[in-house]
Amino acid sequence: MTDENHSPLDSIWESEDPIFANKELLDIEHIPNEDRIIGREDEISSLANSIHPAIRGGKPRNTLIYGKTGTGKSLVAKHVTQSAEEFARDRDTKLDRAYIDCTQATTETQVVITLARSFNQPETTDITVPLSGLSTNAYYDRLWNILDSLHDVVIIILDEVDKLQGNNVLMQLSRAGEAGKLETCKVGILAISNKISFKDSLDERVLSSLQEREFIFPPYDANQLREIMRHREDAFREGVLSDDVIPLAAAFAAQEHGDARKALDILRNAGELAKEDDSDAVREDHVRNARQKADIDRFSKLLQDQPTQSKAAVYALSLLADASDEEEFPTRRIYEQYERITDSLDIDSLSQRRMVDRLNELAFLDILGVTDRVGRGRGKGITNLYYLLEDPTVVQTAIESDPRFSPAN
Ligand SMILES: Nc1ncnc2c1ncn2[C@@H]1O[C@H](COP(=O)(O)OP(=O)(O)OP(=O)(O)O)[C@@H](O)[C@H]1O
Repeated sequence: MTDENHSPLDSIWESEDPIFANKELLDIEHIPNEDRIIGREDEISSLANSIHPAIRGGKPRNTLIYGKTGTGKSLVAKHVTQSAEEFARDRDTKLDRAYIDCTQATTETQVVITLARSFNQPETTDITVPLSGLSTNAYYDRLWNILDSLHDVVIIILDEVDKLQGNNVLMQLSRAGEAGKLETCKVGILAISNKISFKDSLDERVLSSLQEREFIFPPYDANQLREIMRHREDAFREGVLSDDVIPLAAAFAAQEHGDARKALDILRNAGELAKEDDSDAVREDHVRNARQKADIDRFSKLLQDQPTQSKAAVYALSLLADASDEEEFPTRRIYEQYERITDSLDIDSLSQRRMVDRLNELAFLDILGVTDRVGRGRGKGITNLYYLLEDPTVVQTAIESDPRFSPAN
């Protein structure tokens, strides 16, 4: 072979990743197999018992699952339903399942379309489900027809169910059998939420149909977080993880509230930082920097679709939090700071009322926190107090990545 056959890129193509051997094991979407799921034996068997009748075509019990972020709710729900589907297949039960992320499909129609398309096999049913153009009722009719013609039983996972607009879709799905919409197919719902207060927003009839079983997933402790990470250690090349990396990442994630997603994010980011440094090992300082990077990434993602006005309101709150020992601030003080920001950015200011609407939307999306309304002295009416859920530096770095807010402006 002559030199002409060599490209300068060859050395890049030939090189191997010095840090990761199987990086996908640390991807958030990755569903680990059973031996990598740690500390959720009780939750797995409780949920399995709850949907057990489905294996023989009976109606699974509708189940509500609560717990803070990263406590394995989605993972356990996906794992148990996948296992049920496989077991049922061997017993000739036509069991199918669908997973809906209610932050993506928030309206009743979007949910029904997604379900109908997910359960349909158009070549068998001859039913089409267009992405738009039909009334919500027409979509429901197609969904019921699809279910009765193809499946004995279906399990629907509604993740982040508190983000759904209105109760109607929950009502329809949880009572489809009783209401005579379905002739043969049985439907079970697994509704997942981070908010226990979600129940307060439900119509009593919907709540009683949905809540046939209810589980709360507790946070992980540092030992469990360590084990979860140890069971993904093979994401890295042998010997590149220094001994203190996993314990430190576990300690950071345990400080939050025992969030496994946070732990795995920190571990993945620490590996990426080590790679960027051309380091041959992942060390403690990579973990420390990764922690902040993971917080900023998460927060930037939450903010990415927010309008500038809403970002200005969060920014105002972060400047207040940075400059004082207090944590919670009334709307009046946030508004004063907000006006200073909109002035300096040369953008229109919303009225205080409209800004408060934005703050409340942000609180609903868990971008910031709001305390219950409190009386502020006699005759002063009541006001909300808002607080950050993240460190002010994290909030500011995330917002300043939007060029409009960068300090140079
Ligand atoms: N017990 C566990 N064993 C192994 N990995 C876990 C465990 N619990 C969670 N994880 C991992 O942590 C990440 C977050 O888990 P999951 O999405 O199930 O959390 P969640 O409780 O549904 O959080 P959210 O409410 O934010 O959706 C996933 O990558 C998952 O694989």
